[in-house]
Amino acid sequence: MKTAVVLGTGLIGTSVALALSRHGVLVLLEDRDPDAARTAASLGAGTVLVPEGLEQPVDLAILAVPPAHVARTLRDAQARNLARAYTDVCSVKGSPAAEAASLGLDTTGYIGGHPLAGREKSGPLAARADLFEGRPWVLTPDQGTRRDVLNRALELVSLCGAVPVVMDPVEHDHAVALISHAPHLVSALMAARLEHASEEAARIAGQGVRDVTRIAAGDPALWREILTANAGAVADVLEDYAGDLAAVIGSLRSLAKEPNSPAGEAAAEELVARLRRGNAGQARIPGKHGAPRAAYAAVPVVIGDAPGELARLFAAVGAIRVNIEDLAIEHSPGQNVGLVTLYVDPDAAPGLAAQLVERGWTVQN
Ligand SMILES: NC(=O)C1=CN([C@@H]2O[C@H](COP(=O)(O)OP(=O)(O)OC[C@H]3O[C@@H](n4cnc5c(N)ncnc54)[C@H](O)[C@@H]3O)[C@@H](O)[C@H]2O)C=CC1
Ligand SMILES: O=C(O)C(=O)Cc1ccc(O)cc1
Repeated sequence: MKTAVVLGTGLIGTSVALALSRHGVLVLLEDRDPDAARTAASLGAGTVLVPEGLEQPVDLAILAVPPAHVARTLRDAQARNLARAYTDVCSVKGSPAAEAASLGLDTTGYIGGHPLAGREKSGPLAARADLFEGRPWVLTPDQGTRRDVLNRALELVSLCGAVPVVMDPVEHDHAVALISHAPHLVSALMAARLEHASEEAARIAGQGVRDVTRIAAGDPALWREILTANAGAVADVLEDYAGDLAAVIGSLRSLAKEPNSPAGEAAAEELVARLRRGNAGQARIPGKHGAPRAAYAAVPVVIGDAPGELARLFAAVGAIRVNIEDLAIEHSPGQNVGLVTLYVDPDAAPGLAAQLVERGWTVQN
Protein backbone atom coordinates (compact mmCIF):
# COMPACT_ATOMS: atom_id res chain seq x y z
CA MET A 1 0.00 0.00 0.00
CA LYS A 2 1.43 3.36 -1.04
CA THR A 3 -1.41 5.80 -0.39
CA ALA A 4 -4.41 5.97 1.98
CA VAL A 5 -7.10 8.38 3.10
CA VAL A 6 -8.38 8.36 6.68
CA LEU A 7 -11.85 9.88 7.03
CA GLY A 8 -12.52 10.74 10.68
CA THR A 9 -9.33 11.54 12.55
CA GLY A 10 -10.35 10.78 16.13
CA LEU A 11 -8.80 8.17 18.40
CA ILE A 12 -9.02 5.24 15.97
CA GLY A 13 -8.54 7.08 12.66
CA THR A 14 -5.44 8.91 13.90
CA SER A 15 -4.02 5.71 15.42
CA VAL A 16 -4.43 3.93 12.05
CA ALA A 17 -2.91 6.92 10.23
CA LEU A 18 0.08 6.99 12.59
CA ALA A 19 0.70 3.27 12.09
CA LEU A 20 0.47 3.57 8.28
CA SER A 21 2.67 6.69 8.16
CA ARG A 22 5.34 4.89 10.16
CA HIS A 23 5.43 2.25 7.43
CA GLY A 24 5.99 4.87 4.74
CA VAL A 25 2.39 5.00 3.45
CA LEU A 26 1.40 8.48 2.25
CA VAL A 27 -1.68 9.22 4.39
CA LEU A 28 -4.22 11.96 3.71
CA LEU A 29 -6.50 13.07 6.54
CA GLU A 30 -10.03 14.44 6.57
CA ASP A 31 -12.53 15.11 9.35
CA ARG A 32 -15.74 17.10 9.42
CA ASP A 33 -14.05 18.99 12.25
CA PRO A 34 -11.03 20.65 10.56
CA ASP A 35 -9.29 21.03 13.95
CA ALA A 36 -9.28 17.22 14.41
CA ALA A 37 -7.60 16.71 11.01
CA ARG A 38 -5.05 19.47 11.68
CA THR A 39 -4.27 18.02 15.12
CA ALA A 40 -3.77 14.54 13.62
CA ALA A 41 -1.44 16.01 10.98
CA SER A 42 0.56 17.85 13.64
CA LEU A 43 1.07 14.51 15.43
CA GLY A 44 2.73 13.10 12.29
CA ALA A 45 -0.30 11.05 11.16
CA GLY A 46 -0.25 12.44 7.60
CA THR A 47 -1.29 15.48 5.56
CA VAL A 48 -4.66 17.23 5.63
CA LEU A 49 -6.58 16.43 2.43
CA VAL A 50 -7.39 19.58 0.52
CA PRO A 51 -10.38 19.49 -1.89
CA GLU A 52 -8.23 19.72 -5.04
CA GLY A 53 -5.48 17.57 -3.48
CA LEU A 54 -6.20 14.18 -5.03
CA GLU A 55 -4.99 13.52 -8.58
CA GLN A 56 -5.96 9.85 -8.57
CA PRO A 57 -7.75 7.52 -6.15
CA VAL A 58 -5.66 6.26 -3.21
CA ASP A 59 -5.12 2.55 -2.54
CA LEU A 60 -7.42 2.41 0.50
CA ALA A 61 -9.84 4.72 2.30
CA ILE A 62 -10.40 3.98 5.99
CA LEU A 63 -13.67 5.29 7.40
CA ALA A 64 -13.14 5.95 11.10
CA VAL A 65 -16.37 7.81 11.86
CA PRO A 66 -19.14 6.95 14.38
CA PRO A 67 -21.42 3.99 13.47
CA ALA A 68 -24.38 6.00 12.16
CA HIS A 69 -22.10 7.93 9.76
CA VAL A 70 -20.32 4.99 8.12
CA ALA A 71 -22.70 4.31 5.20
CA ARG A 72 -23.18 7.97 4.30
CA THR A 73 -19.43 8.64 4.53
CA LEU A 74 -18.90 5.65 2.21
CA ARG A 75 -21.48 7.03 -0.23
CA ASP A 76 -19.79 10.47 -0.29
CA ALA A 77 -16.29 8.98 -0.61
CA GLN A 78 -17.33 6.70 -3.48
CA ALA A 79 -19.05 9.63 -5.20
CA ARG A 80 -15.74 11.53 -4.99
CA ASN A 81 -13.85 8.45 -6.28
CA LEU A 82 -11.46 8.84 -3.34
CA ALA A 83 -10.08 5.29 -3.31
CA ARG A 84 -9.80 1.96 -5.10
CA ALA A 85 -10.95 0.13 -1.94
CA TYR A 86 -12.85 1.11 1.20
CA THR A 87 -13.03 -0.23 4.73
CA ASP A 88 -14.25 1.01 8.12
CA VAL A 89 -13.35 0.45 11.78
CA CYS A 90 -16.82 0.65 13.29
CA SER A 91 -17.69 -1.35 16.44
CA VAL A 92 -20.83 -2.80 14.82
CA LYS A 93 -20.94 -4.51 11.45
CA GLY A 94 -24.54 -5.44 10.61
CA SER A 95 -26.23 -2.04 10.39
CA PRO A 96 -23.55 -0.15 8.35
CA ALA A 97 -23.52 -3.00 5.78
CA ALA A 98 -27.33 -3.05 5.62
CA GLU A 99 -27.46 0.73 5.26
CA ALA A 100 -24.80 0.68 2.51
CA ALA A 101 -26.85 -1.92 0.62
CA SER A 102 -30.06 0.06 1.04
CA LEU A 103 -28.34 3.22 -0.27
CA GLY A 104 -27.45 1.18 -3.38
CA LEU A 105 -23.67 1.65 -2.90
CA ASP A 106 -21.00 -0.42 -4.62
CA THR A 107 -20.40 -2.92 -1.82
CA THR A 108 -17.94 -4.99 -3.89
CA GLY A 109 -15.32 -2.31 -3.24
CA TYR A 110 -16.03 -2.14 0.51
CA ILE A 111 -15.15 -4.51 3.33
CA GLY A 112 -16.27 -4.06 6.93
CA GLY A 113 -13.57 -3.98 9.61
CA HIS A 114 -13.31 -3.67 13.39
CA PRO A 115 -10.09 -3.47 15.38
CA LEU A 116 -10.68 -4.90 18.88
CA ALA A 117 -8.52 -2.28 20.49
CA GLY A 118 -9.39 1.06 21.86
CA ARG A 119 -9.17 3.39 24.75
CA GLU A 120 -11.58 5.10 27.10
CA LYS A 121 -10.47 8.45 25.58
CA SER A 122 -11.57 10.01 22.30
CA GLY A 123 -10.01 12.36 19.77
CA PRO A 124 -6.68 12.51 17.92
CA LEU A 125 -4.66 13.43 21.01
CA ALA A 126 -5.45 10.02 22.56
CA ALA A 127 -4.14 8.18 19.46
CA ARG A 128 -1.26 5.70 19.59
CA ALA A 129 0.64 4.18 16.64
CA ASP A 130 0.90 0.87 18.51
CA LEU A 131 -2.77 0.74 19.61
CA PHE A 132 -3.52 -2.32 17.45
CA GLU A 133 -0.29 -4.24 18.06
CA GLY A 134 -1.13 -7.94 18.58
CA ARG A 135 -4.89 -7.24 18.82
CA PRO A 136 -7.62 -9.00 16.81
CA TRP A 137 -9.00 -7.05 13.83
CA VAL A 138 -12.25 -8.47 12.47
CA LEU A 139 -12.94 -8.30 8.72
CA THR A 140 -16.42 -9.09 7.38
CA PRO A 141 -16.17 -9.85 3.64
CA ASP A 142 -19.28 -11.15 1.88
CA GLN A 143 -19.65 -13.15 -1.32
CA GLY A 144 -19.48 -9.99 -3.42
CA THR A 145 -16.31 -8.53 -1.86
CA ARG A 146 -13.56 -8.16 -4.49
CA ARG A 147 -10.41 -10.19 -3.81
CA ASP A 148 -8.17 -7.07 -4.18
CA VAL A 149 -10.31 -5.28 -1.56
CA LEU A 150 -9.92 -8.14 0.93
CA ASN A 151 -6.17 -8.21 0.27
CA ARG A 152 -5.87 -4.46 0.78
CA ALA A 153 -7.70 -4.73 4.12
CA LEU A 154 -5.43 -7.62 5.16
CA GLU A 155 -2.44 -5.43 4.32
CA LEU A 156 -3.90 -2.64 6.51
CA VAL A 157 -4.32 -5.06 9.43
CA SER A 158 -0.76 -6.31 8.98
CA LEU A 159 0.72 -2.78 8.78
CA CYS A 160 -1.09 -1.95 12.04
CA GLY A 161 0.50 -5.04 13.66
CA ALA A 162 -2.93 -6.61 14.31
CA VAL A 163 -4.21 -10.16 13.79
CA PRO A 164 -6.95 -10.59 11.15
CA VAL A 165 -10.11 -12.55 12.05
CA VAL A 166 -12.72 -13.14 9.34
CA MET A 167 -16.33 -13.22 10.59
CA ASP A 168 -19.90 -12.92 9.42
CA PRO A 169 -21.33 -9.48 10.38
CA VAL A 170 -24.23 -10.89 12.42
CA GLU A 171 -21.95 -13.34 14.23
CA HIS A 172 -19.58 -10.42 14.92
CA ASP A 173 -22.35 -8.28 16.41
CA HIS A 174 -23.44 -11.07 18.78
CA ALA A 175 -19.84 -11.65 19.80
CA VAL A 176 -19.11 -7.99 20.55
CA ALA A 177 -22.39 -7.66 22.47
CA LEU A 178 -20.96 -10.31 24.80
CA ILE A 179 -17.29 -9.27 24.96
CA SER A 180 -17.48 -5.47 24.62
CA HIS A 181 -20.88 -3.77 24.60
CA ALA A 182 -22.60 -5.47 27.56
CA PRO A 183 -19.37 -5.27 29.63
CA HIS A 184 -19.26 -1.55 28.89
CA LEU A 185 -22.77 -1.07 30.30
CA VAL A 186 -22.05 -3.24 33.34
CA SER A 187 -18.91 -1.19 33.98
CA ALA A 188 -20.84 2.07 33.61
CA LEU A 189 -23.65 0.92 35.94
CA MET A 190 -21.14 -0.20 38.56
CA ALA A 191 -19.21 3.08 38.28
CA ALA A 192 -22.49 5.00 38.63
CA ARG A 193 -22.85 3.48 42.12
CA LEU A 194 -19.78 5.52 43.07
CA GLU A 195 -21.19 8.87 41.94
CA HIS A 196 -22.34 9.84 45.40
CA ALA A 197 -19.86 7.74 47.37
CA SER A 198 -18.38 9.41 50.43
CA GLU A 199 -14.89 10.93 50.17
CA GLU A 200 -13.68 8.23 52.56
CA ALA A 201 -15.01 5.40 50.41
CA ALA A 202 -13.60 6.89 47.19
CA ARG A 203 -10.19 7.39 48.79
CA ILE A 204 -9.73 3.72 49.63
CA ALA A 205 -10.64 2.51 46.14
CA GLY A 206 -8.25 -0.29 45.17
CA GLN A 207 -7.28 -2.05 41.99
CA GLY A 208 -10.40 -4.23 41.74
CA VAL A 209 -12.84 -1.36 41.37
CA ARG A 210 -10.41 0.41 39.03
CA ASP A 211 -10.28 -2.67 36.78
CA VAL A 212 -14.05 -3.08 36.75
CA THR A 213 -14.79 0.60 36.02
CA ARG A 214 -11.93 1.65 33.68
CA ILE A 215 -14.00 1.50 30.49
CA ALA A 216 -16.87 3.44 32.13
CA ALA A 217 -14.82 6.57 31.35
CA GLY A 218 -15.67 6.14 27.60
CA ASP A 219 -17.44 8.83 25.58
CA PRO A 220 -21.25 8.53 26.16
CA ALA A 221 -22.01 10.02 22.72
CA LEU A 222 -20.03 7.30 20.91
CA TRP A 223 -21.47 4.57 23.16
CA ARG A 224 -24.98 5.80 22.52
CA GLU A 225 -24.33 5.14 18.83
CA ILE A 226 -22.70 1.75 19.40
CA LEU A 227 -25.52 0.56 21.71
CA THR A 228 -28.21 1.88 19.37
CA ALA A 229 -26.68 -0.06 16.49
CA ASN A 230 -26.48 -3.33 18.49
CA ALA A 231 -29.35 -2.88 20.95
CA GLY A 232 -31.09 -6.27 20.55
CA ALA A 233 -27.94 -8.37 20.94
CA VAL A 234 -26.79 -6.34 23.98
CA ALA A 235 -30.25 -6.65 25.59
CA ASP A 236 -30.06 -10.46 25.18
CA VAL A 237 -26.76 -10.63 27.08
CA LEU A 238 -27.98 -8.29 29.81
CA GLU A 239 -31.22 -10.25 30.24
CA ASP A 240 -29.21 -13.35 31.18
CA TYR A 241 -27.05 -11.19 33.40
CA ALA A 242 -30.13 -9.73 35.12
CA GLY A 243 -31.30 -13.28 35.91
CA ASP A 244 -27.96 -14.05 37.56
CA LEU A 245 -28.05 -10.75 39.42
CA ALA A 246 -31.53 -11.46 40.81
CA ALA A 247 -30.40 -14.90 42.00
CA VAL A 248 -27.27 -13.47 43.65
CA ILE A 249 -29.34 -10.83 45.44
CA GLY A 250 -31.66 -13.58 46.69
CA SER A 251 -28.70 -15.53 48.08
CA LEU A 252 -27.26 -12.45 49.77
CA ARG A 253 -30.63 -11.61 51.38
CA SER A 254 -30.84 -15.15 52.80
CA LEU A 255 -27.30 -14.85 54.11
CA ALA A 256 -27.99 -11.47 55.67
CA LYS A 257 -31.11 -12.82 57.39
CA GLU A 258 -29.86 -16.13 58.77
CA PRO A 259 -26.21 -16.82 57.91
CA ASN A 260 -25.88 -19.83 60.24
CA SER A 261 -29.02 -21.69 59.20
CA PRO A 262 -29.30 -24.44 56.56
CA ALA A 263 -30.88 -21.84 54.26
CA GLY A 264 -27.86 -19.56 54.78
CA GLU A 265 -25.53 -22.46 54.04
CA ALA A 266 -27.41 -23.22 50.80
CA ALA A 267 -27.24 -19.56 49.81
CA ALA A 268 -23.48 -19.47 50.39
CA GLU A 269 -23.07 -22.61 48.25
CA GLU A 270 -25.14 -21.00 45.52
CA LEU A 271 -22.89 -17.91 45.63
CA VAL A 272 -19.75 -20.03 45.44
CA ALA A 273 -21.15 -21.90 42.42
CA ARG A 274 -21.61 -18.55 40.64
CA LEU A 275 -18.13 -17.36 41.63
CA ARG A 276 -16.73 -20.61 40.19
CA ARG A 277 -18.57 -19.99 36.93
CA GLY A 278 -16.90 -16.58 36.97
CA ASN A 279 -13.49 -18.26 37.35
CA ALA A 280 -14.31 -20.53 34.41
CA GLY A 281 -15.47 -17.65 32.19
CA GLN A 282 -12.48 -15.49 33.04
CA ALA A 283 -10.14 -18.36 32.14
CA ARG A 284 -11.62 -18.36 28.60
CA ILE A 285 -10.12 -14.93 27.86
CA PRO A 286 -6.98 -15.47 25.78
CA GLY A 287 -3.59 -14.33 27.01
CA LYS A 288 -1.41 -11.68 25.43
CA HIS A 289 -1.35 -11.40 21.63
CA GLY A 290 -4.43 -13.60 21.44
CA ALA A 291 -2.46 -16.74 22.32
CA PRO A 292 -4.25 -19.29 24.48
CA ARG A 293 -3.85 -18.38 28.12
CA ALA A 294 -0.96 -20.42 29.46
CA ALA A 295 -1.14 -21.79 32.96
CA TYR A 296 1.41 -19.45 34.54
CA ALA A 297 2.12 -19.39 38.24
CA ALA A 298 1.68 -16.13 40.14
CA VAL A 299 4.46 -14.81 42.37
CA PRO A 300 3.17 -11.73 44.27
CA VAL A 301 5.98 -9.43 45.45
CA VAL A 302 5.60 -6.39 47.71
CA ILE A 303 7.55 -3.36 46.48
CA GLY A 304 8.21 -0.02 48.15
CA ASP A 305 6.79 3.18 46.67
CA ALA A 306 10.18 4.56 45.70
CA PRO A 307 11.74 5.47 42.34
CA GLY A 308 13.46 2.52 40.65
CA GLU A 309 11.85 -0.25 42.76
CA LEU A 310 10.25 -1.94 39.77
CA ALA A 311 13.52 -1.84 37.82
CA ARG A 312 15.33 -3.31 40.86
CA LEU A 313 12.79 -6.16 41.02
CA PHE A 314 13.09 -6.88 37.28
CA ALA A 315 16.87 -6.91 37.55
CA ALA A 316 16.64 -9.39 40.44
CA VAL A 317 14.30 -11.69 38.46
CA GLY A 318 16.65 -11.41 35.46
CA ALA A 319 19.64 -12.34 37.61
CA ILE A 320 17.71 -15.42 38.85
CA ARG A 321 17.26 -16.15 35.10
CA VAL A 322 13.47 -16.46 35.12
CA ASN A 323 11.35 -15.11 32.26
CA ILE A 324 8.44 -12.85 33.25
CA GLU A 325 5.51 -14.00 31.06
CA ASP A 326 3.01 -11.45 32.33
CA LEU A 327 2.68 -8.84 35.02
CA ALA A 328 0.05 -7.09 37.12
CA ILE A 329 0.68 -4.07 39.33
CA GLU A 330 -1.62 -3.07 42.16
CA HIS A 331 -1.02 0.31 43.62
CA SER A 332 -3.41 2.56 45.46
CA PRO A 333 -2.43 6.21 45.92
CA GLY A 334 -1.72 7.09 49.50
CA GLN A 335 -0.19 3.69 50.27
CA ASN A 336 3.55 3.43 50.51
CA VAL A 337 3.79 -0.08 49.07
CA GLY A 338 2.49 -1.74 45.94
CA LEU A 339 1.97 -5.37 44.96
CA VAL A 340 3.58 -6.66 41.78
CA THR A 341 2.35 -10.07 40.64
CA LEU A 342 4.86 -11.80 38.38
CA TYR A 343 3.44 -14.56 36.16
CA VAL A 344 6.07 -17.15 35.38
CA ASP A 345 6.54 -20.76 34.30
CA PRO A 346 5.00 -22.90 37.12
CA ASP A 347 8.21 -24.98 37.34
CA ALA A 348 10.26 -21.82 37.94
CA ALA A 349 7.88 -20.21 40.48
CA PRO A 350 8.94 -21.90 43.78
CA GLY A 351 12.66 -21.30 43.09
CA LEU A 352 12.01 -17.70 42.08
CA ALA A 353 9.98 -17.00 45.23
CA ALA A 354 12.66 -18.57 47.45
CA GLN A 355 15.51 -16.67 45.80
CA LEU A 356 13.65 -13.37 45.93
CA VAL A 357 13.04 -13.87 49.68
CA GLU A 358 16.75 -14.68 50.08
CA ARG A 359 17.55 -11.36 48.39
CA GLY A 360 15.35 -9.47 50.85
CA TRP A 361 12.08 -9.18 48.91
CA THR A 362 8.71 -9.88 50.55
CA VAL A 363 6.83 -12.55 48.59
CA GLN A 364 3.19 -13.12 49.54
CA ASN A 365 1.81 -16.64 49.82
N1 LIG B 1 -13.21 4.21 20.91
C1 LIG B 1 -12.81 2.96 20.79
O1 LIG B 1 -12.19 2.43 21.73
C2 LIG B 1 -13.08 2.21 19.52
C3 LIG B 1 -13.87 2.74 18.51
N2 LIG B 1 -14.10 2.05 17.35
C4 LIG B 1 -14.90 2.64 16.28
O2 LIG B 1 -14.11 3.64 15.64
C5 LIG B 1 -14.95 4.68 15.12
C6 LIG B 1 -14.39 6.02 15.58
O3 LIG B 1 -14.39 6.06 16.99
P1 LIG B 1 -13.32 6.93 17.81
O4 LIG B 1 -12.11 7.17 16.99
O5 LIG B 1 -13.22 6.33 19.15
O6 LIG B 1 -14.17 8.29 17.95
P2 LIG B 1 -13.64 9.79 18.06
O7 LIG B 1 -14.78 10.58 18.60
O8 LIG B 1 -12.32 9.85 18.73
O9 LIG B 1 -13.44 10.19 16.52
C7 LIG B 1 -14.47 10.24 15.57
C8 LIG B 1 -14.11 11.33 14.58
O10 LIG B 1 -15.01 11.27 13.46
C9 LIG B 1 -15.33 12.59 13.08
N3 LIG B 1 -16.56 12.54 12.31
C10 LIG B 1 -17.81 12.30 12.78
N4 LIG B 1 -18.68 12.27 11.74
C11 LIG B 1 -17.95 12.48 10.63
C12 LIG B 1 -18.28 12.56 9.25
N5 LIG B 1 -19.53 12.39 8.84
N6 LIG B 1 -17.27 12.80 8.37
C13 LIG B 1 -16.00 12.98 8.79
N7 LIG B 1 -15.63 12.91 10.08
C14 LIG B 1 -16.60 12.66 10.99
C15 LIG B 1 -15.42 13.36 14.39
O11 LIG B 1 -15.26 14.77 14.16
C16 LIG B 1 -14.25 12.75 15.17
O12 LIG B 1 -13.04 13.47 14.96
C17 LIG B 1 -16.35 4.38 15.60
O13 LIG B 1 -17.10 3.81 14.56
C18 LIG B 1 -16.16 3.36 16.73
O14 LIG B 1 -17.26 2.49 16.82
C19 LIG B 1 -13.50 0.84 17.11
C20 LIG B 1 -12.67 0.27 18.05
C21 LIG B 1 -12.43 0.90 19.34
O1 LIG C 1 -10.69 0.04 26.39
C1 LIG C 1 -10.85 -1.15 26.09
O2 LIG C 1 -10.23 -2.05 26.64
C2 LIG C 1 -11.74 -1.52 24.98
O3 LIG C 1 -12.05 -2.66 24.86
C3 LIG C 1 -12.22 -0.42 24.07
C4 LIG C 1 -13.01 -0.76 22.87
C5 LIG C 1 -14.16 -0.03 22.64
C6 LIG C 1 -14.92 -0.26 21.51
C7 LIG C 1 -14.53 -1.20 20.60
O4 LIG C 1 -15.28 -1.40 19.49
C8 LIG C 1 -13.38 -1.95 20.79
C9 LIG C 1 -12.61 -1.71 21.94
